Amino acid sequence: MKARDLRLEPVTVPVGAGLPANRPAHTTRIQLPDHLADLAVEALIDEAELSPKPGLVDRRSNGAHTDMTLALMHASALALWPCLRNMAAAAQTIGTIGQPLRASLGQLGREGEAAMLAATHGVNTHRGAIWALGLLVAAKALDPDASASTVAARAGRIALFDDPAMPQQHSHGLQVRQRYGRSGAREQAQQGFPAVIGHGLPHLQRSRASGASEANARLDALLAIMAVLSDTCVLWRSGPAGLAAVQQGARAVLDAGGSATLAGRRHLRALDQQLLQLNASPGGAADLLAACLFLDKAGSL
Ligand SMILES: CC(C)(COP(=O)(O)OP(=O)(O)OC[C@H]1O[C@@H](n2cnc3c(N)ncnc32)[C@H](O[C@H]2O[C@H](COP(=O)(O)OP(=O)(O)OP(=O)(O)O)[C@@H](O)[C@H]2O)[C@@H]1O)[C@@H](O)C(=O)NCCC(=O)NCCS
Ligand SMILES: Nc1ncnc2[nH]cnc12
Repeated sequence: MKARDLRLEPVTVPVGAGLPANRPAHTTRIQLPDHLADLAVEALIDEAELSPKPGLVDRRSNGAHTDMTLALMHASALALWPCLRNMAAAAQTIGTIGQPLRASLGQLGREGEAAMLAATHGVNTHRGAIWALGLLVAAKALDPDASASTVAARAGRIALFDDPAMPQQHSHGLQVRQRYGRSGAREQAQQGFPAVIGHGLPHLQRSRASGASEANARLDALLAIMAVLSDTCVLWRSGPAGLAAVQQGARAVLDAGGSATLAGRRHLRALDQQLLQLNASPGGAADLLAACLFLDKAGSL
């Protein structure tokens, strides 16, 4: 079914996946924006729940964070549902990539950031995720049949437009980009999410195919993203030396066979301890893992 039809017709989404075999699956009619928001929030919760994640909030601990908890990550993810739904709906209504869509996503993104801060009492849990998932749900809503790489490339084209209403920013990302001349969340999106399409998703699929558990496959996807990403959260907290430690440590786990192997697990423990010592948190990579899980879940609808 093409995007044009979906603007008029609700999608029929099977409900019942994961039910016991003796419970008949039935179908219900869910609007596409609702469905995409469901998948995006599910991806955020899956990312938060994945454990153990080096330096990050997970089921074991708050990682390198004093102000975040797993409960806060859940509250933040759930608070973003209306924003993500409205972004997908805006893409359907506007229908094409261009300045009007970018402006609309910018406005909805700022509303989403406000909802996040209200839910977390001012803690920045998901700013990068609002950006990445917002662009991706919009691109997916424009063409629900598109592949993950096409969706990411189209999200990148949306990100290339300027948002005229964007206020002057003094963000951490901007400051470290100026200080160290590295790229950040904006460039990652504008380039079509290379860390996700070229590293996270292929590793997720490769680890699954090699028999790793779903948790290990997701962990390997996170490590593959960490190994290549210029993560401005890490740069802000621990500078280029911290970023080099994150990238080399993640690469060492993968080179040792990945998180499902004993050798990989040893490297992972060492990396976790090193990140805590450096106060380094790969929050940008965590957001991109959520983006990767969203694209994986959305497949072709
Ligand atoms: C264009 C924006 C993305 C703004 O980007 P900019 O880089 O200027 O701003 P930041 O807010 O600093 O960074 C954005 C967040 O993106 C994540 N991130 C970092 N590096 C990358 C990367 N290379 N690729 C992709 N994503 C990346 C990261 O988010 C996560 O970390 C946050 C927590 O960090 P933490 O250090 O713990 O907390 P802080 O409070 O910052 O500091 P301290 O605690 O250390 O004191 C958490 O949010 C994670 O999500 C970066 O933070 C865009 O955001 C923008 O312009 N938005 C405006 C509205 C808009 O257009 N919205 C979207 C429409 S689709
Ligand atoms: N699990 C996590 N821990 C810390 N920061 C994050 N940003 C997004 N997900 C995160």
